[in-house]
Parts: sequence; structure tokens; C-alpha cells
Amino acid sequence: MAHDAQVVARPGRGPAVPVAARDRERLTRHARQAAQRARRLRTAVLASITVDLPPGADPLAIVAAGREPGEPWTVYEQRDRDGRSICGLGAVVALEASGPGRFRELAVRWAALAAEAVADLGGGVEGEGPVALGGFAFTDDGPTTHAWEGFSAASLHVPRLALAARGGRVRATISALVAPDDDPRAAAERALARVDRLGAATPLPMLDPDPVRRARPASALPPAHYEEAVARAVERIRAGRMEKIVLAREVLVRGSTGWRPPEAAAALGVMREAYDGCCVLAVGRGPRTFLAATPELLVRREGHRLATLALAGTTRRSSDPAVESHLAETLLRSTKDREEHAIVVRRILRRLERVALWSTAAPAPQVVQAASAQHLATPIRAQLAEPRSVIELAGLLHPTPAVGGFPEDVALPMIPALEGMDRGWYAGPVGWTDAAGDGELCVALRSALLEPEQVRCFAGVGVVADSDPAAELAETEIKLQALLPLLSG
Ligand SMILES: C=C(O[C@@H]1C=C(C(=O)O)C=C[C@H]1O)C(=O)O
Repeated sequence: MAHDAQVVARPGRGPAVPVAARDRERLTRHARQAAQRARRLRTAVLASITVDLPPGADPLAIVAAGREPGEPWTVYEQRDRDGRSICGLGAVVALEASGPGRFRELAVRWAALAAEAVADLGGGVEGEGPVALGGFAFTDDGPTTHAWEGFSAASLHVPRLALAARGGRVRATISALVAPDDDPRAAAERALARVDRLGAATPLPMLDPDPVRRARPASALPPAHYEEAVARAVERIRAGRMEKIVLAREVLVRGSTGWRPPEAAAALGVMREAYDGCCVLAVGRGPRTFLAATPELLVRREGHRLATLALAGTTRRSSDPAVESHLAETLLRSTKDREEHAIVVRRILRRLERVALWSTAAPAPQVVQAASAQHLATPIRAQLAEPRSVIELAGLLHPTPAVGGFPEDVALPMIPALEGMDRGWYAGPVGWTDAAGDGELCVALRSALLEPEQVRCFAGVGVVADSDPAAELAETEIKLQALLPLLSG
């Protein structure tokens, strides 16, 4: 799988997304039909076509090379799951919302748009056809600081060009939005012209192997502030006010004059090669890009089937296999970590009771390796009583106590004051949904925000009655090792 990307990364091999004459005509026909529908419904209607790309084409490389300044883009990849990748470029529709109803609002608006879309029948690659890609901030009301400009509380884009890959097959969906008084031919031509501007496929950029200017990471707040926050949280837990709260910290990466953060695409190229078992994702809005290599699946829906993962309890990794498995054994035996983990499993199962005919979790957690950390993990599956959209299901589960706390009504309001930072999209759900409401969202952990002149990295830990502030600070350092070294070179 790891070799596929390099195959297409040969320059000068023709257009990245070739569109044959008959496909162009079909998009115009779909746009004409969409215009009729739009006039009848008095609202804009989506028109799209889906075409094959040469086998092995690399969606991430195509999107990264073709992006024009400020154009929104999304990447969602898990290479070790049969080479799955879903990427989007541009936005023909931007669905945005905020407040406690944000998940449902976007689910309803997307379902209405998708139901009327004039599109090709599916060709069998998951995520092809009309899709909405994007994500959600950690809190219902969204980011509060300038750093997250462009990232709203809830944001799903229908890309101009969506690419879906699986097992070497790659499908490209080109979309136009046709308003009641639009000229359908012009709408189709605009869409095709954008895809034609992509030019030839080019390789992913490389991280500079020997940067002249280096950057230094520095905690946004003194580490002692974090330890004090953990100590205060432990007091409240021991006083019986709550069982668990997740507290995070932020590390800023800045360099001397002239230093610029590495290119997002170069970092993503390394992340997807190096981090098996993680979902590698990126959401670009304006000049900023939010990146993650996360081990935490929030929800996957395929028809009536739902999958999620309880992930909590952490130890470090080791290059010595004997030490690595010893650390895993110790984690499995740790009462503190097992309890921290059990809180997450219980809460997920309780939430699923509202929508599932049945749900099932493994009786005991297993240990999984993810980038710089090892975690306790319990896969959970459920059968839905009725097929709620994956976006609504994400709203039902988010935030789990793996990133929030328990009980929520006590823990969640304490987080901003104890942390003293704006989480933005850190620990929020990011992913995709198709026209049927199937799709997948991960929790954006091991994440960073690339700003024009600096990088912000985030890491948090679950605090319980037995937490030790120094040990929790050390655990944030383990998690930060996933992205910090890559983004500060
Ligand atoms: C909060 C983070 O990770 C979460 C917290 C964990 C823990 O407390 O052990 C483990 C995995 C994640 O659910 C993070 O990576 O920032």
C-alpha cells in the first residue's frame, strides 16, 4: 500500500483528473436536470458526475498540488485500511452551524441537498458520489480566538472535486451547484474548468531534510500551570463532584525571522507512511490548516451498522519490543487506567441505547499502538434501530469522556477555565458523509493547527481520582511526540 502513492507521483504523465468528452456532456445534462429541479423547488440543486482515475492515483497529492491560495480542502485517509482515502478540494456548498443543535442542523441540511442531487449511480468505492467533508469544533459554540479564524463550530463542505480511493481504485466526483436562475451549461463548464486547471499529477512535497532555520517548541502556558490545573481537578473528583475530566495543553512552535511552518502536504506524507493504525486528516480553511494523525474513531456508519472505539489509558512506546510489551502489560493491569477506560465504555454504551437495537463491546480492553503512544482500546459495534445519519450519530457520541469528562454537565463547563486555552477543533469530530448518510468521523487528537507563521500542537489526558499531576504532564509529552518533531524541524 505504501508504494501506491509514488507510482502516480511521476510528473508529466497527463492531467491529474482527466475527464472524457462523454463525461463532460453528462455533467452538462445533469446540470440541466438540476436547473429544472431547482426552478421547481426554488432552491439550488447539486449536479455531479463520478469518473475513474488511473489506478493508484494519489488523492492527497492531487489535492495538495492543485490547491489554489485560500481554497478549502480536506484530507481523510487510513492507508492500512485497504488504502482508503477521501479528499476534497474547493466548496460548491459550505454548510456551517453553531450551538447545541449544530450536528442535527447540518445532518438535515445535507440530507435535503443530497436527496435532490442529480448524480451518477455509485460505482462501488466507499465515499464516491456527492459527499460532505469537514468537521466540528470541540464545543457547541466553536472557537473563541483569532487563531481559529475560518474554522466555525460546525463546517461541512461539498467539494468541487471529491476523490475517493480504496484498494487502488480511485474515483473522482466533480460537482456544480445550480441555482434556479443559473445557466446550467455555464455551471457545468465552471466545474470542469476548475478540474482542468489542476494540470498534471505531481509528487507530494518533501519535508526539508536539513532546514537552515529551526523552530523551538514552547508551552503556551508554563508547565506548572498545567500541573496545578490537574491538581485542582483531582481535588474536585475526590470531593465527589465528578468522576473524570480531560485536560489539555497547547505547545506553540515558532522560529526566528523567516521561519515558516512546514507545508501541510509534506507533513501529511510523512504521517501517513509512519503512523499505522491512525487516521491522517487535514482541514484547510483560508491560510490555516488543521492536521491530525488520530487513533480514535468516533463513529463509522454503513447502513444499520455502527462502529466506534473507546480509547483511554495511555503509556509510552519503546524501540525495544520486550520493553514495549512490558509497558503494554503494565497498562492492562493498571487499575487507574482500567477505571479511566471503563468510564468511556459505559458512557458510549449508554448513549447507543438511544438509537441501537443492540450494541456490543469486548469484555476487556486490548492495547493498541498509535504513533508515540500505546492505549487501552475497546472496539464497540451496534445495530441501529433506524439509520440515523453519521453526522447525527457523531453529535450523539461527542464528546465522549475520552476527551471531555463525566458526568458531562459538571465536567465540560470546567474545562476552559482549568485549561486556560481555546480548544478550537482539537478533540472535535472530523470526517465525511455520503448522500445516504453513511460515513466516518474520527476524533481529531494528535493534532496541530498550522498558521502562517506558527504551529499550535495539542495534547490532553484523562484526569481521575488517582491522577498525579507530574505523570499527567509527562503523558501529554508522550502524545505531543506524534506531531511536534515533524512540525518543528
Ligand atoms: C486527549 C487525548 O487523548 C485521549 C486521552 C487518552 C488518555 O487519557 O489516556 C487516551 C487517548 C485519547 O482518548 C489527546 O491525545 O490529546
